[in-house]
Amino acid sequence: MSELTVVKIGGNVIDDPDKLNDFLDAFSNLSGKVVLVHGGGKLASDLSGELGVKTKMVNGRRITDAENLKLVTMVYAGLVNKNIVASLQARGVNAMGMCGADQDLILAEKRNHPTIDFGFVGDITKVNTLALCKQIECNSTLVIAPITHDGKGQLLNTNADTIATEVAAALSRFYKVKLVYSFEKLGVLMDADDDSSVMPVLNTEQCAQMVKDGVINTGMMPKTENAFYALSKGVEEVIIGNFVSMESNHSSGTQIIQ
Ligand SMILES: Nc1ncnc2c1ncn2[C@@H]1O[C@H](COP(=O)(O)OP(=O)(O)O)[C@@H](O)[C@H]1O
Ligand SMILES: CC(=O)N[C@@H](CCC(=O)OP(=O)(O)O)C(=O)O
Repeated sequence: MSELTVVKIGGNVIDDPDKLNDFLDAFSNLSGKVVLVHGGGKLASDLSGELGVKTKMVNGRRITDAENLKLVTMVYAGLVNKNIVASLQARGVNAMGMCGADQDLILAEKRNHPTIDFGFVGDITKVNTLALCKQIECNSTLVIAPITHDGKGQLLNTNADTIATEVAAALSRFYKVKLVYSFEKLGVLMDADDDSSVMPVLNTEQCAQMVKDGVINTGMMPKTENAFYALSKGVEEVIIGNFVSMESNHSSGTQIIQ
């Protein structure tokens, strides 16, 4: 099996031009097959504020009414995705930007929660592995935005960590996949106030205890959940860390183990 790296970048990096440039420099130097999944939640929230569109997050997920759906589609599948693609082209990387509706890449169903109406939030039901592999084997660097569809014409908003997880899991049938959730810190911290307290490895028991103690909270909760799920689905290696520091050998991030 050949090796493939899936990298996910989130809103805090996307929203900072210097951090994004550093990330894209490091990403474009990667050799071998690569897929990039991006979020953009921070930019969407900032724009919502400017436009007077109300935003509410529950369990790390955006309550996505019709107005929010229009906005996140424009931000994720438009502005952010196309900017990243253009920036990669400028670095000599033949990038191809897609969302889940393109080539029926990622099917999802509208979340049906017993007590919370999440609106147009999509839970992934199927990843079109064949379409992904075709693009990868044509040497395109896929850049995937966190917008999915239900196959009946409805676009849906899906968490970008979840997209990266499901894409990495699906590709694990055909490649030895390394999945990196890249964010602004160097890894999972033992002490939120001490950026140097990076855990070299994290297992399920440690994670459960840290969640119980409140040391792992907010955005790190869905990220660690996704990371363990990815391992259970056959992803070879899962890292939560800072991709730029990892590539410049300053850090190895937090390796997720069972
Ligand atoms: N133990 C922890 N270690 C590191 N970060 C943590 C921890 N607990 C909570 N966090 C928070 O999780 C955030 C990362 O999640 P999120 O904001 O969703 O990132 P992104 O949008 O980049 O995916 C960090 O910015 C940090 O504030
Ligand atoms: C359903 C849901 O919550 N979708 C996310 C998708 C973007 C995302 O995940 O962005 P980050 O990776 O930058 O957080 C949202 O709208 O915030």
